[in-house]
Amino acid sequence: MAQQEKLLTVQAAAGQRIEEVFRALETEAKGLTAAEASGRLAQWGPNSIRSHHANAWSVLARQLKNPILLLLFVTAGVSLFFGDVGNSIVIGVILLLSVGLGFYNDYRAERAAEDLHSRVSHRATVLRDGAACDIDVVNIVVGDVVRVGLGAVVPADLRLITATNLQCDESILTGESLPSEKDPAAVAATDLAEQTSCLFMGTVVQAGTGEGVVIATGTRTVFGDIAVGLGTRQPETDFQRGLRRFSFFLLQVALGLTTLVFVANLLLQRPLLDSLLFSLAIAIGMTPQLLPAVVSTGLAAGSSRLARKRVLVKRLAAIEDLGDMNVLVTDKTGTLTEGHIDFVRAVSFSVGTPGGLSEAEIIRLGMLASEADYAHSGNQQAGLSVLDAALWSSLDAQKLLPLAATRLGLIPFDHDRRRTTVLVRDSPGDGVIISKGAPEDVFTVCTDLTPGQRAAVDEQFSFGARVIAVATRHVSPQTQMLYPVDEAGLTLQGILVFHDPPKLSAKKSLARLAALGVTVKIATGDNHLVAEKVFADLGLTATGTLLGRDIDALDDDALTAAAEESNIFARVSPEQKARIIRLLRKDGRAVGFLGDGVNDALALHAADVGISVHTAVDVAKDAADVVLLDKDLDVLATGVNEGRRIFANTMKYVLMGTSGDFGNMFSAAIGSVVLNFLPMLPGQILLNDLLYDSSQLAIPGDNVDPEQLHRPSHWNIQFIRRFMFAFGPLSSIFDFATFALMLFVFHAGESEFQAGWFMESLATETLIIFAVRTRRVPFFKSRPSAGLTAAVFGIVAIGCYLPYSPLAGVLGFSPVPAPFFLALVGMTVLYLLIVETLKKRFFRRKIPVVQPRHRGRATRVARRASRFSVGAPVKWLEPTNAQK
Ligand SMILES: Nc1ncnc2c1ncn2[C@@H]1O[C@H](COP(=O)(O)OP(=O)(O)OP(=O)(O)O)[C@@H](O)[C@H]1O
Ligand SMILES: [Mg+2]
Repeated sequence: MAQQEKLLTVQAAAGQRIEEVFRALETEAKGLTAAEASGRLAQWGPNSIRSHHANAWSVLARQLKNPILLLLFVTAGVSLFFGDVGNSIVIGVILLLSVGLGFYNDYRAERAAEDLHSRVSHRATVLRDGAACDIDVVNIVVGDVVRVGLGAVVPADLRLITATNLQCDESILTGESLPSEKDPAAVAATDLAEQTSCLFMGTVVQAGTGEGVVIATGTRTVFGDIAVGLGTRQPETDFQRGLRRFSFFLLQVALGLTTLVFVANLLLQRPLLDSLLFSLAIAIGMTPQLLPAVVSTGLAAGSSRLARKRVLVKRLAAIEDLGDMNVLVTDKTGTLTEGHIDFVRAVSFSVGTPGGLSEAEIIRLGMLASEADYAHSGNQQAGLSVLDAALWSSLDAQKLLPLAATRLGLIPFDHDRRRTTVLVRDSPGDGVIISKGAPEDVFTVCTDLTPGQRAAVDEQFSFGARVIAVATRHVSPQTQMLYPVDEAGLTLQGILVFHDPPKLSAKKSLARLAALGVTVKIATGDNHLVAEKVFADLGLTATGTLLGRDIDALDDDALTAAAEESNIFARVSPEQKARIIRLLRKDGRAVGFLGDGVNDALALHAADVGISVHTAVDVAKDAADVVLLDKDLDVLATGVNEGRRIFANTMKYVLMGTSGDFGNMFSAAIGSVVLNFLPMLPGQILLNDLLYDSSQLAIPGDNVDPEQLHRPSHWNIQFIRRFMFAFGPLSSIFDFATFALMLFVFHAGESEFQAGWFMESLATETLIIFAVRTRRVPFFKSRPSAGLTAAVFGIVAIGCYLPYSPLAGVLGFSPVPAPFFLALVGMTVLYLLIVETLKKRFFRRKIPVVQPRHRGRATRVARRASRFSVGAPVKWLEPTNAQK
């Protein structure tokens, strides 16, 4: 996207009065018209900083970026004119096929990522034609008026018009973890952190609400600039980085070796071009071409498998994060409980005393202390919170309708105060303040609480009930307004008891997660006794409870220690949930958070992998990386499983490549020096490599042994290096034995030798997958997938057929006689048996401890940036007045 001139810099906008900003942007407080907005979108382009368009040309360019490959192409071209025409054509054709194979694989993965992205949309509320509507964030234009609330990601750079208690977490831009207070008043400041009258794209609303006018979109925003600076491709995951370093290591070894081979061949006075072709072919054979794409191919296959299991991932890398997860913090309602909340009964603390309230009167007070429309039945009211909806739709409540009362003032529920307070005129000449909410939080505004009342509440909690306290205070009939200071001196009148039974089906899923090595913790806004009861009902042991009111007093170190130990966090506010998650992520733990409420959005952003559900509120779904179509821990366990499966399969690819393939190329190099002919022709080496690569395409679909899924998957380079040094040399020893057998026992000629070794090396390097894919006894104790079995045996069959095929002549093979062939089969079987024995010993040694994960700033920026992504070419203009 062309860097267009900014209409207004953030700094200028921050310092101007809002009217001046409107004038400069040619907009007004009620936003743009739909027509004007689409005009601006066409002119300025979408609000995006990424493109998830799969570009075939760039994928192709990536295949050709390998310098050895290019050198080989050139050498083959030269040899076409000066050397062996047939040979160079064979080389050229096989090289093209290899490139095609790599391209096919890579492009398919990119297409899968594109599909994934185009199914996900992130939305924001803007004013169009004067009305609030939800649009895709990429369609936001300069001059739009945007509304934001708790947990929302700011969708563009904004100059505030109004703000209520607004705070933003700007750590993604400034690194500052404390939220910054926002206010529409103009400020002259050069420093971003001080430009309090502006909100920045990519930051997260930590508290309050606000409305602002868009001053910059896409790459013209502060965040866009940073994100583009960090590169537009997804940053590598730890695993990919590990793979890349490892490939680079192999490449260095290959280059060193090929140079030696080349020099040695020249010293042996072999023809220059032939030696060069041979050395380059060896280098190609040693470097794992499919490696860069193998992770994305695996992830792409995984994402569609997960979609079938009703798990949607928004970014491919999120699957890997799922597999990494070793701590899951979850909310309670709907995950560990059924999520159907029923009103059970009311308890009056004054019943029976003179002038005391009846249970029905407690229910009535509870109904009054809400945002509901008093005249209507509960079933006809949209937007009631679950608890209010349960109360209003209960039979007891229906009898009391309609409520003849007028609400004069309201302090709505929020997750920090955890209560709703109203000022009501109930009968003429009477005024009453009613507070309704979490008992602990209602108690703080009450006087004259008795120990009996507290005990009654705790008793209900310990049954696992949801309890809401109701308190009142009469005020003079003249009182017309309600202020927060009025929430004091109330009298506790009674409690409302609700029931939400534990979800017994969660037991099985919890056991599954435990088997996967995932520790489950609960973070709830509810009381700790309730959480403990649910835990006990589901057969979990509480290892410690941490209460919201104690958390703020703890410093980070103390809280980290407490959070590690406890598995119940009760009465926690949204910020506290997020803080706990952030602290738990230290020490390399990968923390997942599952939640579906507005109060969960901050924690979803803070987690390594935010998980939400299809039915969640928009901000929660928007904040999540993974969306479950059913709120069910079982599908989540499936997701974790899938993430680890992909890792395990990628590992097989690496182990296969480091054992047989590398060893074979090493032997070929040595062979060329000690033999008086080439052990394989360059074209044959490339063909061998192509067949080998093709056999690996089936690995992502392979079965994985359960024990490989028991713990989070981590890249461990030492392990691979050790594996390579154990199995690589073994392969070479066998190759040399095969050489000796063919030369001294069978007195093979050049092309016979080449055909023989071609078959043997292909068989050993591909069949070894059956040994390295499992720690168990292959086939008997661990069955490979049908696809892999077919692919590997198919490739071996093709390899054995080639010397007898019409192509044999072109490829420089001549058929080997039967006894010779049998000896090769024998050698192969013996080799595999020894690998199997060595494997047992290898795996008996303890595998080194996992390395701590590392997710740097680039990863966080990319994750945030992925929501501002378009699939080019840009072809849509939103249907505009999609009124909410
Ligand atoms: N509409 C309401 N009016 C008054 N109090 C409420 C209302 N809704 C919730 N509460 C109180 O606030 C507490 C916290 O609610 P909140 O929705 O934050 O819990 P949560 O963290 O989402 O819980 P869970 O983990 O069960 O999903 C509730 O336990 C209840 O006591
Ligand atoms: Mg909730």
